[in-house]
This record gives sequence, structure tokens and C-alpha cells, in this order.
Amino acid sequence: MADAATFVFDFDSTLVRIETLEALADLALAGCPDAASIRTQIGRLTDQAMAGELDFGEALRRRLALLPLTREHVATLAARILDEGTPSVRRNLAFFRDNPGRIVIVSGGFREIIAPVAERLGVSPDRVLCNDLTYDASGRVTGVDGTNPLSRAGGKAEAIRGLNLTGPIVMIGDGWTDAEVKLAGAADRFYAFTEVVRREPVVAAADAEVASMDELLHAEGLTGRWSYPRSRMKILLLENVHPAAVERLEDAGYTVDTVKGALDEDELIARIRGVHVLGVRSKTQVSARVLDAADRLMAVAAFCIGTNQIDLAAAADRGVAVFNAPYSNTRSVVELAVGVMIALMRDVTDKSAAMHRGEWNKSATGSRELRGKTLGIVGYGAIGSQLSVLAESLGMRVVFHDLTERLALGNARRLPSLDVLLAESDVVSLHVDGRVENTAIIGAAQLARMKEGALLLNLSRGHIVDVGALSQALGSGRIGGAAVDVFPEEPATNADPFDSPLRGLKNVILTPHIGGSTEEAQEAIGEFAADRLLAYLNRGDTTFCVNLPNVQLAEVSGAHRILHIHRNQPGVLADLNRALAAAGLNILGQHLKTDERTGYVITDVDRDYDPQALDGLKTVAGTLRFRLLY
Ligand SMILES: NC(=O)c1ccc[n+]([C@@H]2O[C@H](COP(=O)([O-])OP(=O)(O)OC[C@H]3O[C@@H](n4cnc5c(N)ncnc54)[C@H](O)[C@@H]3O)[C@@H](O)[C@H]2O)c1
Ligand SMILES: O=C(O)[C@H](O)COP(=O)(O)O
Repeated sequence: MADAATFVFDFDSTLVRIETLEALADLALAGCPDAASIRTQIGRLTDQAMAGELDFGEALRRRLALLPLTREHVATLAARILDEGTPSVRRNLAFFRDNPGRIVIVSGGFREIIAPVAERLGVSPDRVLCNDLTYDASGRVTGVDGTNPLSRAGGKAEAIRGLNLTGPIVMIGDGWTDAEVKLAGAADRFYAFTEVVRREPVVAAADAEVASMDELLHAEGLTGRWSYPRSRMKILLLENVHPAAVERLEDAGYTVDTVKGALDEDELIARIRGVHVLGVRSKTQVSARVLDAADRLMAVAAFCIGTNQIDLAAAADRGVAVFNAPYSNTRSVVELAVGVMIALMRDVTDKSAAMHRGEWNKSATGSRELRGKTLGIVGYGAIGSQLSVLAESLGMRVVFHDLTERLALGNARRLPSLDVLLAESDVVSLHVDGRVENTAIIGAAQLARMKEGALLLNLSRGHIVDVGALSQALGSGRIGGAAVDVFPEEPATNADPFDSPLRGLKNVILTPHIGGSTEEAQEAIGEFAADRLLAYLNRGDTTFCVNLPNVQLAEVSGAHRILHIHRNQPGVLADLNRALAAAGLNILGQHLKTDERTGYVITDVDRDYDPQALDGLKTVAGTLRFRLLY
């Protein structure tokens, strides 16, 4: 049988996330007046050596000579080096511990610092190839043992050859001295390790780049901490999603790309290949065509409330989960609704504009208080019901109409129809969802049923109101004023022009879809939607998913999790369990949830199985998507 590969790891910026010599410099130079300039010189020498521009031995000697380094400094760093482990190395300790005979550490660094890490990883001392510091009688570092090949240029290849290893040798490191090992013929493969630092010449000289231990293990066909390296999973976030989301997703190990504005259908089709998760807000249309062009897509997140811009059924039919952030901007919309109601009642925006033109027009005519007026809320969901509470606290009478049974809060009264509501209300505020059936539910006929001079607010979706009819009703004075935040056609970015029949009309407040655009709401949405995505990607949890059955799941522990999304048709669970049995998988736990369209089965199985056996599960009739998770 062929010998298994030996994995030779560099130390600095590979097994640990620091450059040892720079950390030692920080200790040795504490309180030294020239510290900044010495540190700069050391950093430059390190970079030159790592990029292959300066002989390694020469760079090492020069750097040590610059430092007042003592045995005590070295001991201090050695005592805390275990805290400096590279994140992906720390989560893959099992790989090191399970393969003690297959790991070598090779480094131009120093034995005292490397030894504690080698011990933690289970690498025996004779497989740790590194430099030995020399000290004078007072304990000051004088240099390194010059007989050790690692103190010289090309030393890594020489030291590795000295081990007389059999079988393929895989070198992993971030620096030029690591690339040289393969170039010198002492390794069969070289991976540029870029989790901590990415050096272009090193990547160019490598067989492949790996941004984490997970990617390395995946590339070598080995089992790592995760079933799939997260850094290989691409998340594309459009429409200026809040940085809190980017941070959360990147911290979890995923690769995130961002785009400031929305993309149109063709632009999105051109960008969607290779994307595992797409994040949008209200403007980007995620159509069936887009979903067809997506070859890797697992999930879409609407970093907002509305999901009418996403073809939810088409996504479900492709096993793509869709999430949103249903409550994170509710309060912001409600506050804007209250604000514009008061502004309309007092004609604030027209009066303010006149003042800016130098006109003073002090008058009470047509200005009214909110107190005692009737607010008619159409759509008594999250926003409508919260507006109801605030409006009552301002002294308004509240009536509402909703298609579904909703609990009336406070003294709010449910009305049997939209028409009754329109006839009773001094202010009508629209808070229905953006389903297609709600297109133009407020048109000429409905506006005609409203009280003479009543006000209309639309902070829900643009297509809900026939804006041509509204513009006429406002122009004739039939409607006393309107506040409109959403439009049938909205510009994709701030650089694009805006037009509407509502422009230039008296007592009409137009806002650029900013109902949910507060700092608080955007941050809360970023965090909420990112957390929903992470729960789905990392454990298969579909809580708050808007197009697949919701299943709340704990972290996978001590098992492998098989996620199976299928068309809801008879016999799928039985077929799946037959396939699991045929594959010899031992089921530890199983959940099934269905809706009228789709089924979702989660099966936790014993880890001890032949991975090839899983192929049979993908062929179960009705399968839309299959994923293994651990
Ligand atoms: N302007 C903004 O920036 C902004 C911000 C957030 C949400 N929104 C929009 O606000 C709307 C409401 O959001 P939400 O979180 O309250 O949604 P929600 O789903 O909680 O509530 C919507 C309610 O409308 C009801 N409804 C639907 N169609 C109806 C109809 N024809 N007649 C009567 N009732 C109907 C539903 O039964 C539901 O109770 C959505 O359209 C959302 O996209 C806009
Ligand atoms: O659905 C929403 O939450 C609002 O319409 C806000 O959309 P936005 O994130 O595009 O501002």
C-alpha cells in the first residue's frame, strides 16, 4: 500500500496567527525610545524575507541584532503562545491528534516558542525542525545556532530531507521559505496558507491557495471540523447591507462580497454563479430566471421585512431557503408614520419650503391636531398594530381592517371592510404586505370613498396604490394630503433619477423608501438576518424561513446531520429511510416537517459510515436538495 502523505507545517502566520519575532520585538522594545523605528525595520526585514527578496539567514541575523532580547522575553512569549493559535488550526486539533505520525513542523522560529504548540498538537519533538537561540552569560540573546540548517537560506528543504520521510510530502506555509521547499524538490505539493497573511508571490508559486485548515483538509480529501470549508462558501450581499451582517458572517468563517446598490435581473444573473448565499433588500428582484442561473445557491436573505421581491415558490421548488428580518425595522416605520401624520396635519413641509424661499405665512387655517381624529389602519400586522398603540397614546381613535383575524389592541376597533374604514377615517395608513393581489387596492374608487380632505399614508409597498389616481385626487383637493415612502418604480441606487406623478403637489410628503432606514433598524436587521443565515448554514435550522417548513434545531454534536429538502409527495420519508438503512446508517434522531409544497427531513446519524453510501440518498424521488452537515 502507498505511504500516506506527511504534512509539513510552517509555524509563524500558519499554526499561529503571529510572527514570533515581531511579538518578541514588542516585548524587548517595551519602553525603548527607538521602539517604533526598530519595529519598522524588523517588519520590513520580515516582509522581505517572507517575500523572497532577502536571504533568510541574513534577515534573521539582522533582526536579532536589532533587539535587546533576553531569555525572560522568550519565556514570556512561550507562556502565552497557546493563545495565539490560528483559528482554523484550533478548531481542527483533532486532525493533528489523530495523525501524530504524519505531521512535521518546520520553521525559522525558535524552539522555546514552538515547543508548547507542538506538544498541544501532539507532534513529537524530533519532528519539530526549528532554530535554537544562543544566549550570553547574562541571558541576552546573541543569535541562533549556526550549525542548524534552519539558520541559513534554503534551510527548510535541507532539514526536511534530513528526516528521510517516505511517501508524498505536503508543505503548508505563508512565506517564501515555504514555497522554496517545493521549488527545491523537498515537497511534492505546496499550499500557500492565507488565513493570516496573503503574499502574492507565495500564492503564485503554490499548487493551490488555502485560506484555512478546513480548506487544506478538504483539498486533501481528509475529514475536518466542518463538512465543507466555510471560507469556500461565497455570500453576496447587495443594496448596502449593514456592516454588522458582514462582520457576523465573516467572523463565522464565510467569504462575503458586498455591492452598494441593487442589481437588475441580468446583472444578478451574471453575478450569481458560484454564490452560496444571496442577501438583498427591497429592490433586487430574485426571479425564477435568477434562481435558474444560480448553480450553488442554498439560501436568500431579505435584509428587510418585505419578501415580495423574491419568487418564494420558485426558491422552494429549488430547495433554496428564504429568510427575512420581520420585526427589526417595525418601530422605525411606525415613528415615521406618526411624524408624517403630524407634518401633514400642520402642512409643515410646504410651510417650511416657503420659509426657505423667504415667505412668512403664519396662519391656522387648515391646520389640525391629531388628537380626537380617526386613524384607519389597513393591514394590522407588526407595523399596523404598533402604529395603533402609538396613535392611541397620542389621543387618536383607531379603526383597522385586516384580511385575517387580528387581536385589536387597546381601544382599536376592527371594521368589516376596507370601504367602511375609508368612509370613517380622517387619516388612512396602509400597512399591508406586498402580495401581488394587493396591487392597486387603493385606486380612484377607493379614494372617492374617503372623507373629503382626508389624508393618505403609504409606507408599505408602491404597487398598493394607483399613484395616477392619487395624484388626481390630490390635485382636485378631494384628498387633503399624502405621505408616500414607496413607489411602483424606485431608482436602483442614489445616483439614479426619481420621477412620479406625485412630484410637485401641495401637502404631499415624498420620502425615498426610508421607513426602515434608521441606524438602529439597519443594524438590528443585519444582525438578525445574518444570525438566521448562520443557523441555517451551520445547523440546518429554518426558524423564520418564509418558504420552507420551520424546524428549530440544536447544534450537531457527536453525529453527522443529513438535511433533505423534497417535494411534498407521498412516500418520500419511507424511501429516504429505506435508503438510509441500505447505506448502513444508524439513525440517532430524525425530524420531518412539511407544508403544502415542500418537506424537510433532518436526520442525525452515527459518524461511522462509508461516505459513498450517501450517494443513494440523493436519488430518492422528489429530492430537491441534499446536504451533509457536521
Ligand atoms: N417603508 C419601508 O421602509 C418599510 C419598512 C418595513 C416594512 N414595510 C412594508 O410594510 C408592510 C407591512 O409590514 P408588516 O411587518 O406589518 O407586515 P405583516 O405581514 O406583519 O402585516 C401585514 C398585514 O396586512 C394584512 N393584509 C394583507 N393584505 C391585506 C389586504 N388586502 N387588506 C387588509 N389586510 C391585508 C395581513 O393579513 C397582515 O396582517 C409590508 O408591505 C412591508 O414590506 C415597508
Ligand atoms: O421591507 C422592508 O423592510 C422595507 O421596505 C425596507 O426596505 P429596504 O431595506 O430596501 O429599505
